[in-house]
Amino acid sequence: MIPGAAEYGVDVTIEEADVDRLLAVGPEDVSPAAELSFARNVFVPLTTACRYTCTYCTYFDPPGEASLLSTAEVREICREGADAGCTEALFTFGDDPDDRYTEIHDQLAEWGHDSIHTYLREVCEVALEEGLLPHANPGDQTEAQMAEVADLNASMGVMLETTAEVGAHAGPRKKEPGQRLRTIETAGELKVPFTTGILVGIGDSWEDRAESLLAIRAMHERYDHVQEVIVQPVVDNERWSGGTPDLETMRRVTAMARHALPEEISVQVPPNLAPARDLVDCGIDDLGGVSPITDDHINPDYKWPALRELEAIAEEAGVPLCERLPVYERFLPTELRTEGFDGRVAEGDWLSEPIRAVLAADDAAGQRYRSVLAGEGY
Ligand SMILES: O=c1nc2n(C[C@H](O)[C@H](O)[C@H](O)CO)c3cc(O)ccc3cc-2c(=O)[nH]1
Ligand SMILES: C[C@H]1O[C@@H](n2cnc3c(N)ncnc32)[C@H](O)[C@@H]1O
Ligand code: MET
Ligand code: SF4
Repeated sequence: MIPGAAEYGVDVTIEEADVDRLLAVGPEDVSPAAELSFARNVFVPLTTACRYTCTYCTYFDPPGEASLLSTAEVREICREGADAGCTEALFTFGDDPDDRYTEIHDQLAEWGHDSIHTYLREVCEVALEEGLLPHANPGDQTEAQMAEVADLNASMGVMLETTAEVGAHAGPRKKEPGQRLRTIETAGELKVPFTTGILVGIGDSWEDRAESLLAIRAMHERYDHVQEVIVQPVVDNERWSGGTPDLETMRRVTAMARHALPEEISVQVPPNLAPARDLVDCGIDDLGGVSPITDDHINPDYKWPALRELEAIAEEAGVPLCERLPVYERFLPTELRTEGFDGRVAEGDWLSEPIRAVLAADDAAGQRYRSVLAGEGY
């Protein structure tokens, strides 16, 4: 039983036999992808306040020291990003700051907000005005919180991390697998194209990795909403000295992800944290969001590779490198999908009116989105 699943009303049972089968999978059991994709983004660290204290994370600041970006600051980051050809505003920030963060709540109140989610809605509007498609990862969300912002996001995400209870998530307020899975399920119910993933090396066993991937697959089978799964190695920083998974571990777990997940889900590794060039033959087909402008604020010591390094990885693998949008093509309405698209289309309406409108608009941003879709991205 996955910890917290019953408490959060998540009904997933992972069969031991499925776990055992997946444990037998290695790089020799998967085929390399036919192309490698990436998105151009700016990273917008809306607040460094966080209700949790994951022991591997240097991102959060303690109460009394946390910061909150103003709409003017968000606009500036987005404008620079749009000027540099980005298509995505990645809003990734501390998980729903609790009441200990009086400085954050006071500032939000002054700006007319009683939660980070209503404020997120306002800054998503700013991003759209500046010509970027929002992809928000605010951590765990209730249905009401996600519904507050869903129609202004092209896609959203949260890392499952792992289905196991691990020491790295200890403490009085902690990430719980059941609540993460509940968030992933809520995205399915609300028809939000979704990114999730596993964090490897935080005390997770091989069985836990297999179970985590199978739990993501189970959610996707129910809602068809998962667009990509990130296989992310934990990396050392000022708060975490537990080490990073070795190459053999990354190769095996990446192959397990590729094998466990249906073809329409991309398998992504972040090229600043993982040895991407040695994982192409294990089935990765995406290099995630990379930024020509901003740091990876979660792991600021790990610099984004330049575009030419991504090109070198693709060239070495003998596959084309393609720019993509933060929402994958199978979720787009027919009129926006490219003629040659041969993947499995996700049935139903996945994009709100505001997002469809910016994708179809005749302004510079709309033209840029459509040129990325047409494969003329770069
Ligand atoms: O720059 C980063 N981007 C992260 N991304 C963004 C990702 O690279 C792109 O935004 C997506 O591929 C959408 O285009 C995440 C997105 C999620 O929804 C969930 C988790 C992550 C994790 C990271 C991350 O640690 N660093
Ligand atoms: C946005 C995502 O960043 C990841 N994250 C947080 N800290 C680290 C670290 N030290 N190494 C790698 N990934 C990390 C978590 O998986 C979170 O969900
Ligand atoms: N705090 C959120 C989470 O861990 C967002 C990513 S970490 C900054 O899910
Ligand atoms: S990983 Fe996210 S939830 Fe965990 S402490 Fe960092 S900001 Fe908070």
